[in-house]
Amino acid sequence: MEQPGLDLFREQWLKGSLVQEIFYNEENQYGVFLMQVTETTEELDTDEIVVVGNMMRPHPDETVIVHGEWMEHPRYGRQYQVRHMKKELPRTREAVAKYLSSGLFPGVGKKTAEKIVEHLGENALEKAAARPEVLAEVPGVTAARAETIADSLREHHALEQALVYLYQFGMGPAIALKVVQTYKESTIQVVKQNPYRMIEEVEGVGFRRADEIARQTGLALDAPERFQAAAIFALREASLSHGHVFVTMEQLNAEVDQLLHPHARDWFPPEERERLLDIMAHEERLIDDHGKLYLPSLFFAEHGVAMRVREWLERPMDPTPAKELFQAVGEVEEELGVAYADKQREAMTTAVDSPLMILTGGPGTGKTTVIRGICHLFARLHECSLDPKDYENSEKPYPIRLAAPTGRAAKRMSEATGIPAMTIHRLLGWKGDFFERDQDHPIEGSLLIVDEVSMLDVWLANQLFRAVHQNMQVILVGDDDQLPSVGPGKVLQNLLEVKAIPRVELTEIYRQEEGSSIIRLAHELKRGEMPSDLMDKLPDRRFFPCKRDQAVDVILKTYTEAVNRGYTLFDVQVLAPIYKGPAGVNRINEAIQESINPPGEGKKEIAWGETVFRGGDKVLQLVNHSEHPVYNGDMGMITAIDEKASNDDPVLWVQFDRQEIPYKRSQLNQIGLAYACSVHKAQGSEFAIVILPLLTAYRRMLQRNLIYTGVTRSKSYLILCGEKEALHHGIRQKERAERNSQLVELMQREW
Ligand SMILES: Nc1ncnc2c1ncn2[C@@H]1O[C@H](COP(=O)(O)OP(=O)(O)OP(=O)(O)O)[C@@H](O)[C@H]1O
Repeated sequence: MEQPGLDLFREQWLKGSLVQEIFYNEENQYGVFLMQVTETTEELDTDEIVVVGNMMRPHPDETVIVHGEWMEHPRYGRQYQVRHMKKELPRTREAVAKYLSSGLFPGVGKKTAEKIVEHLGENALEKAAARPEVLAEVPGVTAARAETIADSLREHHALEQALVYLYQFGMGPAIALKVVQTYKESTIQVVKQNPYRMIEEVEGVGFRRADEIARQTGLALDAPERFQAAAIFALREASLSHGHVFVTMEQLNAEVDQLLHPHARDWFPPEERERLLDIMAHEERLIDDHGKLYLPSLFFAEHGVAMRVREWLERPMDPTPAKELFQAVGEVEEELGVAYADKQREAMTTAVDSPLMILTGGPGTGKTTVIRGICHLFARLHECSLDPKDYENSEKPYPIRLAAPTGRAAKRMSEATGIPAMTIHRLLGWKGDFFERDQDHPIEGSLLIVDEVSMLDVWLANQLFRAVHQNMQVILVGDDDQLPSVGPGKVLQNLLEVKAIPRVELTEIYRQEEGSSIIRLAHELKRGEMPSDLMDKLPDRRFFPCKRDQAVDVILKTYTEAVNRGYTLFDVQVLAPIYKGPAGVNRINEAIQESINPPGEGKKEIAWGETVFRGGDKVLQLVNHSEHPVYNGDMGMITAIDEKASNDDPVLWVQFDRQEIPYKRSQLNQIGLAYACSVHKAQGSEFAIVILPLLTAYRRMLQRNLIYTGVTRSKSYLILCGEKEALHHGIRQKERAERNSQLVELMQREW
């Protein structure tokens, strides 16, 4: 049998057309199709085969050649896993006409297509691509139309070629498609000239992959682009993986040396490095602030935050007369039925008289109680109502804005204070790729209170602070002993280092009065002390010793017991420090799902990568949704699945607190199972019962602030399981890796 045009790897192939689309995800180009096979290297007993894999969506009239291998799917049986796909231009007159009128070419209908073939013969496509003017000779085809058809043909051809080009570097189809989507017809040219561009422009391409391609395209090992790419990659890694806002020249050089190993110093001696970094600074790809190297967005964010803070510190404010303040606090105490402690009262009175104040304290010290007090004191002093109804048909905005980084924290804030609260993203009018609120369209209101500020990275802090208008007062609330922000910077910690910023730290624990040993444990762990009653059976806390291999069973047993006792799936949360491995988040999720929500007759499910989502599953939103007010960290339950829905329609619905949100197939990567999640994802949330495995297998991740954050997520009951040594090891890991930032100096710098 004649080999089709492409046989890159002398592998098996099938040729034919993909006659029916069973499933296709636009986002990652993963598809399942029914293929009508016309030729193949294989022995087949049927000519209809199911093919799956990442591929450009073909048209049913196109002939394709797929390369790959057979696999046995546990549920769907024998399928062909596509490694590469190549489209082939049709060759017979009939096929060419059909192809031309298939809808791929704007404005070409059946009649025109037939006329083109009649005129140019079965090689019409090749002829037209090479010389569009021949098309214009066909009656009824204008010169402009001829040009469009030729352009489309060339484009299809170019994309095809580009994919084949990328495959030869061993690039997988999913990434190759992303590259082609980014550079379109210029793919080959871009990749040949400077493969390193992909690092900055295509998500998922790192330095090593780009460098590998550069080697194969023959780019010199000492090419300037190579050093510059390594430098940018090192900068991005430093901020995204290590939380640095800038890197020093020394750090950059060390990172770059590693990336360019083994002869980095010979290829790029110091003066050449300096010259190349200068060029990059000139091109604004980085900012060199006296040897501190920044990604531009981080430089501007850090300066933005510092500038705002300085402005707030310089804003004059007349203090409320002491007598009036004293009286108002007394009235608030009476109104809310709380006798505030001296420190709490100090926090309230400082807050109403400062343009900026920070309120810190561990769990149960009364931060939320004080926030509520501040709102009522503020309303009393400014004679404004806190009833949202009074603002419904009024020009006047609601005076106090409460916000937190996650939906759950915002909800908790609103429940505890009785005042509307929302996520920072919602407050700032997040539109998926930009914020509506900025210095020209600031947040309305007179007082802004932000909770869980330890989660704010320097980018979001800047977005938030710049949207605060001149007369708005700002109160930042947080617990500095918790995990730092996922993104770069250590904003809360830095703000606390600036002594000029008014702050009140609450240290006295109130919830303990209610008999909570969890809070006591949290405070002990915070001081690095091993609790003496760790193994005791306490009314709100247990420790079940177990080894790694037993951990999932112990967790599962505890989880099901809690559910059997009437706790909802949302009351119980497993928190683990890592995703992978035999006791990681993923494995725990699978085990709990299998036990709590197994497959059943009439229960619908849909597979997404390695995860199966089933009706009734508890899921977690992993990123901020671009269309709906659902945010990173929000949890909901799958209410419906329509596995037959087309790509443009929702396949799955999740009920969150306030609303039910539909997800298309391409959006399924935004959610994950949530019976277990990472401690980082649970920041800003609280649960009645937390199950926290502590194993020496997690050693690398176990740190005092991670354990502290995990423990403080539990409101009523804490179940620790695992190895005592793991806890002992973890709480001694205190020093969080340093994060470079100049925020403190910038905030303190004189005008
Ligand atoms: N002055 C007070 N007198 C009596 N009880 C208080 C006082 N302050 C706080 N509490 C009580 O202590 C408990 C914890 O307070 P609150 O929830 O405000 O603390 P928190 O710092 O926000 O804690 P967490 O971050 O754990 O939610 C609540 O039950 C609250 O009613």
